[in-house]
Amino acid sequence: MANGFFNVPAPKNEPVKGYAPGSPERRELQAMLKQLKQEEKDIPMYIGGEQVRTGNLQRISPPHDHQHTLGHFHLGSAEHVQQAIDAALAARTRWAELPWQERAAIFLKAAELLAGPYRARLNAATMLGQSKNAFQAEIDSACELIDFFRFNVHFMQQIYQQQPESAPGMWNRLEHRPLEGFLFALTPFNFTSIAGNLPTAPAMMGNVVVWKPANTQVYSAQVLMELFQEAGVPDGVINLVYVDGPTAGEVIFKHRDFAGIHFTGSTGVFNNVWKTIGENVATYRTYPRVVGETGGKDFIIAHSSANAKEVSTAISRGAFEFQGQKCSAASRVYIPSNLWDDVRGYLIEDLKSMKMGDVEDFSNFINAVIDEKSFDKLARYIDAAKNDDSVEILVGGGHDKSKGYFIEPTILVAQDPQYVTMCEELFGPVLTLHVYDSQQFEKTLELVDGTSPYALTGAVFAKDRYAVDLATKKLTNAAGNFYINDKPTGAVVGQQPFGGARASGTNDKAGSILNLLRWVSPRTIKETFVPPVDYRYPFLGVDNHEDLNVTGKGGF
Ligand SMILES: NC(=O)c1ccc[n+]([C@@H]2O[C@H](COP(=O)([O-])OP(=O)(O)OC[C@H]3O[C@@H](n4cnc5c(N)ncnc54)[C@H](O)[C@@H]3O)[C@@H](O)[C@H]2O)c1
Ligand SMILES: N[C@@H](CCC=O)C(=O)O
Repeated sequence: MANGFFNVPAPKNEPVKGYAPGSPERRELQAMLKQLKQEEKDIPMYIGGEQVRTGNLQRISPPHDHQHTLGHFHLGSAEHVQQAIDAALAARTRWAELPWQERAAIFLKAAELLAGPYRARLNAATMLGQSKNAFQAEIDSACELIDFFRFNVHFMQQIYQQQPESAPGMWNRLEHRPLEGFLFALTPFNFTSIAGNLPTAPAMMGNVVVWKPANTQVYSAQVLMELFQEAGVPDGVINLVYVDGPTAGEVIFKHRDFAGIHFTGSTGVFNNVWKTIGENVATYRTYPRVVGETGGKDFIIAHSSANAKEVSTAISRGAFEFQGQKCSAASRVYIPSNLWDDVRGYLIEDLKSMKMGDVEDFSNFINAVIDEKSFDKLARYIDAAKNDDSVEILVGGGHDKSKGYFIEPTILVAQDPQYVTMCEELFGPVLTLHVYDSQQFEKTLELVDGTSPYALTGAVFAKDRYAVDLATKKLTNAAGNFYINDKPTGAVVGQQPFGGARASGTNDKAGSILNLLRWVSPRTIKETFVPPVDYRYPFLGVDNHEDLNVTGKGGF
């Protein structure tokens, strides 16, 4: 029996630990890195709570040291996707009927486990498996995911609390049902927190999920799965499979009970997913919810009144943290001619001081890019720029994959503001910069708005408030997350709800109430206490209203 209106604890953002030399968190993380490097993990899929091994082993190695083996995962097939759907559907009724406060408790517990005993493990797995430095792992896999759990539980309560008005004689209620079927969480390599949030946000709202991570994130995905299990997510509610994308899509998007997808990844993949869902729409029991946060070509534009040092620091951090592999990373920059000499000098100084290498050396700011495919793509763009007279390589340009997939942080200066790397998402530590005539700020804003199909993040730097206002208006649709005098990365759950429009996605703002609303299907319940017993309106000519016996107030 659970009679009461419960309030979940007020959410607060998890403080970011510093990992200073000699600090306890640094010692714990270093010990964990050492331990994980000595182990060779055997990583199963998780279907209906069972560990599933196929023997089709795929090697996992750190991107910064590709000869080292961290472990192997068991690759599945279409049959495992089908089993995962079956397990999800078998778990559905019991999970959907569990009182919401029990679901909330599970994810609040997950937050506490991650803030405590799981923190070093998940951070270390993210550092080794995805080549993130300690600070980047901390803000992603620990803090952001803890925030997702705590804030989403709070938003869940707000959703359930929203109730309609009731006129006299009746009671109107809104019930937020889970979707009818199963959800598919298709997650990217670059943020462990996103991999954790995409299956748990719908699960929290009472849905059951089949989760397929990127192969390059499986190492930390397994730690997430263990965390979910320890927090009390029941068997079958979240099922983790490792299959290639098209194999998963072939089974999932043809299934009658497919009720929605929670996707983050590239625009190309999402476009395909959307098209396939459209082709199969008549198959489904209910119109599926399609939520996808996708690519970006994020900008920084400085006005002639901006502070050159603030601009260059935002570029150094906004473009190169985690090797530029954030969907939010600045990758095209517009500098006014009057600031160029200063910005240029500061950028060269910053980039030359960035140390690159292994994640175990905490003084390295830059680590490796995720895999050989990404390395080769980035190297191709850099080499093409080297051979193009209209482009100057201001700094960087080196690449080496002998030990790990290392690309030097690189700045290209393009005369042509439509040069290919000003328009396409490269997803690596390569920034392209264009110097514009400082008198042409407004015209350059139009260029910023029209150059790329994406609209994820962007920043303006200016001291002049008229310039800030003009940029904010002119760039209304150019970014879902717009920053004034700040870098365009590092959105915090509960503070800057995250997501973009145009080719950057459906803008359902991860870590906000808007996202959770996508995972429920409301049912309105109207109850009339004393129903009417005569169909006639008063004006139908009956003289004595008493005769009508119009006591019911059931409305129209
Ligand atoms: N907007 C955001 O919030 C956000 C956040 C993080 C990353 N991203 C974007 O994600 C991309 C980087 O991540 P990624 O390289 O893992 O993305 P990706 O699109 O290559 O992969 C995403 C997921 O889709 C799967 N997949 C790939 N091809 C598929 C197919 N044909 N059918 C079905 N599934 C398929 C992958 O295995 C992976 O699980 C970048 O474009 C980045 O901008 C966006
Ligand atoms: N939310 C993160 C980016 C996630 C995409 O990769 C940020 O704001 O930097």
